[in-house]
Amino acid sequence: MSNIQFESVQCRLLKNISFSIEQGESVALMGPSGSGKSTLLKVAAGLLAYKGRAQIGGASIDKLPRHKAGIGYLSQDLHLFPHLNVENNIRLALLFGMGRKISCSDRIAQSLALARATHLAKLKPAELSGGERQRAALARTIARQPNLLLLDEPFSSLDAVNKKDLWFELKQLQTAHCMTMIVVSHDIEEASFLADRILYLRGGELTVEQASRYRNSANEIQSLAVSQPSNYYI
Ligand SMILES: Nc1ncnc2c1ncn2[C@@H]1O[C@H](COP(=O)(O)OP(=O)(O)OP(=O)(O)O)[C@@H](O)[C@H]1O
Repeated sequence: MSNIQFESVQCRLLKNISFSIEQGESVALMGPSGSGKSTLLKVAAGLLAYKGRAQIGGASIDKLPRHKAGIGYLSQDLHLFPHLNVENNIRLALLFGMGRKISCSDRIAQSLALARATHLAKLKPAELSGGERQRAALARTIARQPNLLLLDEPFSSLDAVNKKDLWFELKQLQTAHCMTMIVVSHDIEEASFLADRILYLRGGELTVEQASRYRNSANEIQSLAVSQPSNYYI
């Protein structure tokens, strides 16, 4: 996948939003409640009609179903099927995304491990806590190994310890697979940890852009994660 470009995007309150993201780059969207962060993510996920253009590597994706463009989206609502256990939620997503029967057991196991959710595999969503549901849904999203990962406040229900562990896992996954990522967050520490660049929205407009504190500093991130007590499970 090449760079991703949004040009003059208008949707609901969003006014002429333009920005581009390089392949493998991670961008955080921040801004006050109601500023349009989730709306912008839904536009990127192809869930809302919009004016303007979205392109990957110069080719329009405006009319392309986003799973065919290698885009994975995790909404705040999670959308886990209540009658399926976690493993089968992931299996279903893989079968739908790949459009054919694939051997998905390895992928399921790997994504569950990355999201620290292996022990949840046989449980149904109603049997999980809010944070466990987030981890299950994250596992389902990364199982499809998307090229562009869109995450809307993915760790909001997690306690500080589990949250920091998952930041580290996600950052490792994203850099190892050169995955492009847009993450909505209200937490400057999370945004700085996960993203190379932070875009601020206010009233549907992009107002400020700043380099993340840890941009291009994998070593610093690693030492930060290692120094956190979060690496020890409680
Ligand atoms: N389905 C909808 N139809 C019309 N307007 C909507 C709809 N969903 C959200 N909005 C409005 O769009 C605006 C932006 O909402 P959005 O969810 O993008 O904000 P946000 O920055 O993600 O907020 P938060 O940080 O609280 O999640 C809000 O004023 C909201 O009321």
